[in-house]
Amino acid sequence: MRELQRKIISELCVSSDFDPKDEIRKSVDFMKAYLKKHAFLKTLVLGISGGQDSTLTGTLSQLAIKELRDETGNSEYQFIAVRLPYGNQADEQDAMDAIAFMKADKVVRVNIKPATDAMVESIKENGLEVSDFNRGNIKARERMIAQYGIASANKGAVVGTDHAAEAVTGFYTKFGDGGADITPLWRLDKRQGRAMLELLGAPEHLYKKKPTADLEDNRPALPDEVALGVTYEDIDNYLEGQDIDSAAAEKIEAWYLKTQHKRHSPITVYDEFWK
Ligand SMILES: NC(=O)c1ccc[n+]([C@@H]2O[C@H](COP(=O)([O-])OP(=O)(O)OC[C@H]3O[C@@H](n4cnc5c(N)ncnc54)[C@H](O)[C@@H]3O)[C@@H](O)[C@H]2O)c1
Ligand SMILES: Nc1ncnc2c1ncn2[C@@H]1O[C@H](COP(=O)(O)O)[C@@H](O)[C@H]1O
Ligand SMILES: O=P(O)(O)OP(=O)(O)O
Ligand SMILES: [Mg+2]
Repeated sequence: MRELQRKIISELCVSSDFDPKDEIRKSVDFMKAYLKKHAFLKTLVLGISGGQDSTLTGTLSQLAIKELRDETGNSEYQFIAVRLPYGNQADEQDAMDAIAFMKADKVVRVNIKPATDAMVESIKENGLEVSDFNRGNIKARERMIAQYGIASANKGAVVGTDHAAEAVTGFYTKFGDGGADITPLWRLDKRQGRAMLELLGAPEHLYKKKPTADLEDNRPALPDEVALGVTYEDIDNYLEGQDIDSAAAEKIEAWYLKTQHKRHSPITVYDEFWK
């Protein structure tokens, strides 16, 4: 195994010894324990895009909340699924299928287009260019702002969907979808998440869907694998300690090194990782 590969696997706590049933239980119990320990928190809040990761994370969140309600008799516990389209979303039906599957207690909808467009215009008033890519990241941050607003109004915590196969390449917007309070998928790769959704009985079209951040207007539904230049099959194999094509391994490692700053709190004079 490559030296950096071993370090990454250890840092991201990925295991190739995987049982979907055990991992579902581990994630659900983790969220329950966290909410029990922090008695103020009664709500889990999560954006549902219609993709694999939010379908899985939402299903696990709803399971945790239902078990908490049943075990404590406290009906205040709730899961809020949040729809956050930028105007009209092409795959809206997938998002609604996901919400129906997880049987979310409550659905809140916030159109992020007015806030995103207003922010872009205010920046442009200073004579600055805002590229389509940059606007994509602003969309992701507006989604974060909406979820924190909803959490704050509901004694809530924001759930994040980050997992090892995204974390290794830093394929998320810093303080956008990367901004969350609790990340129950952290440690899992993409195929492990897919296996969990299959075991949970999710509709096949949701866990077989091509992963996309769908942030850019000019390249709608751009597959992550195209943006990254590497497949999730290769990323998963790499994270599970297998030998993969060296060009693919080098690409993964280049993304990992370039995005190190995202996996740390804001850098201080005491940090050494970047040196
Ligand atoms: N496919 C799509 O539709 C799409 C669109 C937008 C973004 N994305 C993906 O989302 C991710 C987010 O993009 P991004 O990483 O360009 O934006 P980001 O906003 O997440 O991170 C970039 C910001 O991080 C900070 N930064 C950069 N290097 C730093 C360093 N070495 N130390 C400290 N801070 C540093 C800067 O503030 C910079 O603006 C990427 O993986 C991108 O490919 C995908
Ligand atoms: N359109 C969306 N509505 C609600 N929530 C969304 C939407 N797009 C993204 N999200 C949230 O962000 C994460 C990350 O998405 P990626 O596809 O990995 O970029 C997603 O899991 C949702 O929670
Ligand atoms: O985060 P999601 O739910 O949008 O899943 P994916 O990353 O597979 O698009
Ligand atoms: Mg997506």
